[in-house]
Amino acid sequence: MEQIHLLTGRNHRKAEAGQRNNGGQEGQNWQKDGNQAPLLEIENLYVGVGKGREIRNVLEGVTLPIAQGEIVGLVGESGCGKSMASLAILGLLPRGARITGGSIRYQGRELHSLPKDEMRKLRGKELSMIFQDPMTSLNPVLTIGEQLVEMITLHLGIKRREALEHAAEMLGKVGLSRAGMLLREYPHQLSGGMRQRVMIAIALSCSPNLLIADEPTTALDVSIQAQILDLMADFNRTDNTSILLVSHDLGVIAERCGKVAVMYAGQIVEMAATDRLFRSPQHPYTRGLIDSIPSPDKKGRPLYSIPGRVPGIAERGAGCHFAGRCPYADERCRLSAPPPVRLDEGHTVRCWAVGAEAEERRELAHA
Ligand SMILES: Nc1ncnc2c1ncn2[C@@H]1O[C@H](COP(=O)(O)OP(=O)(O)OP(=O)(O)O)[C@@H](O)[C@H]1O
Repeated sequence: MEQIHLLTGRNHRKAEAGQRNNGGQEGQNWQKDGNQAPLLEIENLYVGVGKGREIRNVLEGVTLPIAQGEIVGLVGESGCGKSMASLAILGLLPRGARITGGSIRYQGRELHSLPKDEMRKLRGKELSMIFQDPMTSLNPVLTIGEQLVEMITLHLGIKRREALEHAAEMLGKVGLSRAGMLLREYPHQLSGGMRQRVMIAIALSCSPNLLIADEPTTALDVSIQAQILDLMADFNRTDNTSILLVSHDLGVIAERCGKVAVMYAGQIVEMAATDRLFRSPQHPYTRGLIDSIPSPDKKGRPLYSIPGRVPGIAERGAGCHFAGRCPYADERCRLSAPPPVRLDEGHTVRCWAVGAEAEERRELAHA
């Protein structure tokens, strides 16, 4: 858990980083009573698709706080809603999907109701995102230099010549040598790993407060994956950049994040500090994901996989969405949805079998 160790020394750099990123102005708004309020607070967020009575929830009551300088992992199988949550933060939900409830506050400001041009100013400058496949987000007909310079001049308001210097510096920072030549090249001339580095350079060129990395290394081979994750961790350390690391791979999340939110069928079913989540996972889905992580001691044995699949949005019933795959599910689980229960500081779980009430029921049954 090296990352947790890295996180501990970070808060004292917050004020300095806040000044650098916000000119020290806005940073004051979100520090309440001297305590650090989360940089981003997603609260009871609902996202729906469809119209009228046909509207279906893709996200159901997602609550996720992210502090300045924190690396938070968002993990879950494909179709759980991780990308929808990421896109909702940036106001980039696909056509047909919209926020139907809850809030997303950034430095105390409600993002959902922010005028479009205000949101556009924040995106790229203070809130940035990198995607799984850089080819879909890099413009194939513009050189790397043009794409970096466009971002830098737009948000930092500096002249082209200065922006070019900054662009070259950013390429150096993400480990790309011969920056002068690279600036004149097109995305297709680079390898997958280089393109992802360029994406990171673009995303971090304006020193954002929050970087959302949606499966940033899934398309890359293992050695390049580690380099890209190291690179993001470096920025987290040096610039105090908060990171929301989205992945289906709990192994990657375990190594890199201080806190983990486990997502299942549109809900956060468990959230805790990484060491606590791994030491004491409470939700049967979290336990299933942990059991599915390959490790040397499991060598030679078939790797566990949770039976069944994530229900589609039209297949979710009124009860716990995991009930159909859960070995412990009973009638109650199938009929009514468990609310999030706070077990301890920062540890929440949505499961009828967990918490004080469940404990009481068990005691009564054994009495
Ligand atoms: N444009 C859309 N319109 C309607 N439903 C959608 C749309 N995009 C995604 N969905 C549905 O929303 C749910 C969540 O999808 P999402 O892509 O957020 O999951 P994910 O956890 O990010 O999966 P992956 O890891 O495969 O990217 C899925 O049931 C999916 O079918």
